[in-house]
Amino acid sequence: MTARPNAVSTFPTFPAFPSATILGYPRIGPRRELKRALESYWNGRSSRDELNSAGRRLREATWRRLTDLGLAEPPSNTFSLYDHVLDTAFMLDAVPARYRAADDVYFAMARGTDDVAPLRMTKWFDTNYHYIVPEIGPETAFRLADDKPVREVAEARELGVSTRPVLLGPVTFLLLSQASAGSPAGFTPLHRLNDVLGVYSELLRALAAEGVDWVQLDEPALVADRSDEELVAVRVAYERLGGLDLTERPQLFVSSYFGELGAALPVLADCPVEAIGLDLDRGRDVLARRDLASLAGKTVVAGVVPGRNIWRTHLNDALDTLRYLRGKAGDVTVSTSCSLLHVPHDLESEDDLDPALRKRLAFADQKVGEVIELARLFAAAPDDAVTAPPVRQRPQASSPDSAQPAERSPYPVRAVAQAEHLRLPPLPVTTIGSFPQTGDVRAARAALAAGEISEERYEALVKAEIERAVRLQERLGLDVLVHGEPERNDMVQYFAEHLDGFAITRHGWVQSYGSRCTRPPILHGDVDRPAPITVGWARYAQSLTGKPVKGMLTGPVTIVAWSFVREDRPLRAVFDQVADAIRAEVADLQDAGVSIIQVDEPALRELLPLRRADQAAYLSWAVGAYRRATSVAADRTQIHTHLCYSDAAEVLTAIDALDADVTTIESARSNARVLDDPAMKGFARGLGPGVYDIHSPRVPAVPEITGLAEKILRVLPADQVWINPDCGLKTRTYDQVEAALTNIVTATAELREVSEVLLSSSDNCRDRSVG
Ligand code: MET
Ligand SMILES: [Zn+2]
Repeated sequence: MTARPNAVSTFPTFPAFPSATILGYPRIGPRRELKRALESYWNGRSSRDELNSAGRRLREATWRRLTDLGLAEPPSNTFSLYDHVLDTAFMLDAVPARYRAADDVYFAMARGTDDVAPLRMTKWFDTNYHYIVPEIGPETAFRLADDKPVREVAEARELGVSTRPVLLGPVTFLLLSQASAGSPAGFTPLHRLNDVLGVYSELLRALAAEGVDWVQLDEPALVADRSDEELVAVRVAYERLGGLDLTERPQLFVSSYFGELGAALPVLADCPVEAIGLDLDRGRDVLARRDLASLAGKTVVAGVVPGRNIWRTHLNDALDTLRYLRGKAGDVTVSTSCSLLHVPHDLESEDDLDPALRKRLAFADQKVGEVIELARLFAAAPDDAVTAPPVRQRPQASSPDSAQPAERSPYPVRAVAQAEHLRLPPLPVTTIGSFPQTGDVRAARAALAAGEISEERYEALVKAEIERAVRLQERLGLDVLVHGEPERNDMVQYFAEHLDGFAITRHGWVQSYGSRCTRPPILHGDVDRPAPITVGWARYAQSLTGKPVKGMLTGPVTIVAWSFVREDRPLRAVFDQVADAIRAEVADLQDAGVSIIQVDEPALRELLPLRRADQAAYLSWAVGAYRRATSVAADRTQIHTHLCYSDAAEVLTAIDALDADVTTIESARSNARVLDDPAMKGFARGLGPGVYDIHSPRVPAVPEITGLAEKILRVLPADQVWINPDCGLKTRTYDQVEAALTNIVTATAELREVSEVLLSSSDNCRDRSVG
């Protein structure tokens, strides 16, 4: 190991790190300009050149805005046309062969073409941002195929702005990649570290030649549990990159975020990198570490302004943290805890928010103001040292836990009550909730908001949509119907709009993936349900048919996960408040005669802590909230839940603990891979693994559906199996939906015939087990 003296102290002529910075900035544009530009290019309404110009304008606007706000040396290369992990793969030429012939290779990887499916997409750590998963194999020929980071530096310089380019760190890049199909057993992308480091070295040289002082290497993967082998990779990477002569490379700032560095801290501290970034919001435990002093030779970029929420920073707490760190590190500068990618652009555009709430908020631009203000305050009182790790004012200890309501009867008892009450055929066919959202409904909603149509007119239009969906399901012969959710703009926002304690923003968009953005509601106060929300629509839908229509609610965990949540109460207490509001809705639906109620939890896994040690506690609160919301259901009321976006197998124990009578999960999209997990066999309640991938316009043919269903029937007893799509049908057209559901019903009829024997025998089993 070639321990190298710290560059900053040895070569004091190298420029110091700016006293205030941010790790990244939203890229979608204050009015979602990037979304419009992308969609126009994808629809063939504009050229790639026009798209590139739109990107350039957005970058220019960002650098000008940040400079105007007073931020010196803002970051560059935080912009992306789709995703920064994809950019990195593209830059390294990690392009699987099947995409090389595409007209636009970059977007072929992101979105697929007529001939090839896109690369897989998955969640970026515990955020609601999704990245494209690179495929790396022994055959991947890495080279510096694109110099986007260098170009952006030059582009900013032309505007008179010098920037700090941000790169995805090589270790995190490889840890987030998957082995390409056909890689030998035991191969992992990390085995290619040395080759990747060769390209990073070349890139660092190019950046140095461009006059870059500092480069930021993002390594968020280091805050999750890491094996010894992975920690060795960290050491190898930063020994090698840091080992380049300082005339050949910029100074290195390795930023960690979304948690605490754990075992990676001493490794990084020992490497010849000049600055290390700490997340002092979620990774605050680092302050209590004895080995904090190992950072003495480095610049610590202190992430004291939280980048994941929209609350104003408590400046005194942050200052105490900075002052405490000063005694431990070579130099301390002020930063956000992570990129501001996860918050909306600017609070100034929100005219409608209650002024009292507004005062508590800070969006990206306000957070930039906070880092600058903190740097000023910090510089103004340099000798005011804090000697003990400061304790942040934490949420009040929760008011004594409100009692957990009584549980439902055991599942076997409920199953019998429900079978008698519902009298469903074997392999019941259902859907997940939403039907195609037509342009008409969206237009009507906009018109209602603008005061152009009356409430009555809007209600009539929504009812017509409900009737259309119900009639179609009846005609096609589905067994459990849905009302189609035409009244909902979004499954979380709709509830937030009808509950007390939430505020909705006008422009608070946050990128979810590519051109997709969400506008998370702000959960700022005590949550309460002033009046029933869904009961009127449910009653109307049920009045149209003799078949059961499912009541459709969003679960407490998903509502919390997809909102910005108050931090002045413990998360657990917030979960319970939301759960109580949903519980009231479940009770009212049941009283209105609804016999099946679905409480969706697609985001169950979203907030799962990155470190295993913290996961059990979270899951127990999440599960507790779900059960609190649903346990008001009588035995004969069938509770469904639905999950998507993540391998259900990963959280199977938690799903099981939700104790829903029926769980529908995404499965067709991954060719029912979820069923390969041995744990699936032990699943003891109703399960509907999707047989129709709703993410694509493709209509699955009958044999394809029977094939998937047969796979399901090999894993689970037939009397537990439901037949349904992967997720809601909102983004599909009525033509596609009609064709797909027709095939699903036909396939199910075939299966019912062949599995008759199976069914009668498993019925017997169940009867026996209930006694
Ligand atoms: C992201 S899960 C969506 C569930 C919802 N009930 C729907 O069908 O749209
Ligand atoms: Zn779903």
